[in-house]
Amino acid sequence: MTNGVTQGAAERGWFVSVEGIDGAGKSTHVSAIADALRASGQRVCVTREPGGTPLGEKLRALLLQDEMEATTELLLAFAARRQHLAQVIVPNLASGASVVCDRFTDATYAYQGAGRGVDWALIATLEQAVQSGWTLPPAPGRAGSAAAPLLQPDCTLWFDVPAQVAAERLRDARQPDRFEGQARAFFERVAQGYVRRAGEAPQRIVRIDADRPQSQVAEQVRAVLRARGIVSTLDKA
Ligand SMILES: Nc1ncnc2c1ncn2[C@@H]1O[C@H](COP(=O)(O)OP(=O)(O)O)[C@@H](O)[C@H]1O
Ligand SMILES: Cc1cn([C@H]2C[C@H](O)[C@@H](COP(=O)(O)OP(=O)(O)O)O2)c(=O)[nH]c1=O
Repeated sequence: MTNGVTQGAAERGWFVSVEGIDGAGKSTHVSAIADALRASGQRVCVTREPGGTPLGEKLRALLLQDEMEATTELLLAFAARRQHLAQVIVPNLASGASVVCDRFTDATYAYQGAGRGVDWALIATLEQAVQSGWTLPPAPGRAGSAAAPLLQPDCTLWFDVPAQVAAERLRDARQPDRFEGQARAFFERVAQGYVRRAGEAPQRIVRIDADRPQSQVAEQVRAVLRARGIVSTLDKA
């Protein structure tokens, strides 16, 4: 199936995702990432998974609250993702806006794959089906390159922190949801899932040492965005 995306710019916007175990500090930095892109002249859509659309937010509530079998969890995450791509991510990218997404498919590999034990190959099959079918203009600076068959973030900032540190951060921060209430061993598996994903996609996934004070984490993030050409080196943001 092809959903031709015709509206919009000669170049699409940047697609940046942010990943890591619960408590790694992702959400703390998402708005600063968006501000940095805006400061370099981009229109920015900030969104999240699971969620990002009215249907996706309903699926998010089910995922975070209702007990369910691991493959059901996987299918709901991908159902929300398909709707999110169709309704929000693809139209924004196609119109030239950049998208900053708090979690994307690496979270599915880490949580449902490594955390719950769902077959990695099944996740890859669903990823192929759900993240294809659109023809987008090339990413910024990549004019003339062939359209990627699989729609993926251009850059994934992986906030890497030991599970124990993340648990300490979350202890007083908020009421735990169904994932945040899992035992430490679950998050150690999830963290290993991210290590595996980073090894599988080393060009795309950039490790941020998130076991640092917030200002140092923010500086690492800015350095990656500049090095990748996602924000201008002239910006202080
Ligand atoms: N670098 C950091 N050092 C110490 N605490 C942090 C740091 N980054 C975030 N926090 C705190 O940790 C908690 C979880 O952060 P949050 O951004 O919500 O994590 P996530 O979105 O990855 O689950 C919050 O209370 C936040 O203020
Ligand atoms: C995107 C995604 C998230 N999740 C989980 C990870 C998180 O525990 C949870 C919600 O993500 P998150 O947005 O990090 O929640 P919060 O705002 O409370 O920090 O959903 C999956 O299990 N699979 C997925 O595919």
